[in-house]
Amino acid sequence: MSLLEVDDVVVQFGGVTAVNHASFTAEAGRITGLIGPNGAGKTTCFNVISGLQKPTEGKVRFDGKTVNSTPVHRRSKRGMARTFQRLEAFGSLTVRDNVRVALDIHRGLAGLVKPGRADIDALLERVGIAGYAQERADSIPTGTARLLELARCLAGDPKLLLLDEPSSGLDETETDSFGDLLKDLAAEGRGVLMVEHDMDLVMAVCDVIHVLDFGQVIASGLPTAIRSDPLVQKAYLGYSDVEESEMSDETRHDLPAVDVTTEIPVVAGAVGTREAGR
Ligand SMILES: Nc1ncnc2c1ncn2[C@@H]1O[C@H](COP(=O)(O)OP(=O)(O)OP(=O)(O)O)[C@@H](O)[C@H]1O
Repeated sequence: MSLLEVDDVVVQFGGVTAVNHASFTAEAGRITGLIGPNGAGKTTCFNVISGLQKPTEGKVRFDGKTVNSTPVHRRSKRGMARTFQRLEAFGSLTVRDNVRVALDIHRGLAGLVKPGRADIDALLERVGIAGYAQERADSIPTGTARLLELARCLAGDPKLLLLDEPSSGLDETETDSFGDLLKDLAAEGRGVLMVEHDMDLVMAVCDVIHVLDFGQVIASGLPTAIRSDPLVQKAYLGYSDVEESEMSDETRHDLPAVDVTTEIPVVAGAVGTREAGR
């Protein structure tokens, strides 16, 4: 049984089908990537999984139970934690106090004692932002704020982490450390489901990747298989390797401005470069 099962989910907004019979899973102890071009339906899937969006059809199962009618806070209590593309920390509080509040909330729910300094420090150190502890959350760099979001999620000791573009704003070295942290979190048995535009990171850390396009899962598999999947190349670049050689210069001109000479088109694709993600 998978930790998370998204089963034949459809989401319609009026005439727009944002998610179109999508089915995919995320396993405990694994890092799962959910990728796709802009507007493919990734955030809508996250909203359905976390309970912010009711699916028009289909089911979400988490930890063995269908959670379609489980409200957001109860999903959180059961072990689901989410970061957002838009940053959610309390701007006027320090980084330390933001983590303190998150620990308070989770421990309050569990009926346990107030967090001590050591608990807060441990979380700050874990995500690598201890040096910012006394800064106001609205004054720290975006990448650091994303790590603060992660620390706040970890305060609840979640079984499943839903991370929406977690590396945006991180430089290359920070992204590498972040990848190591994700691997450690998975090694502890947590499931990680990540929407991420940095394909280098996705390919380096994900155990499995699901690719969405126009709300449908067009491919699922290991990073190596996803890289070379013609459907995926087509979704990202507008054509696959095979078709590229057959295209006229005129047609090429209409394609996104990406480096098509590289060996791995998906990695170098329109949503794929580190620079594009920052
Ligand atoms: N509340 C809404 N009302 C109407 N249409 C919506 C709504 N939310 C999303 N959509 C549409 O649903 C589709 C999927 O959007 P979604 O934000 O889930 O895609 P995404 O893959 O997360 O995109 P991005 O990578 O740009 O964040 C898009 O066509 C979007 O315009």
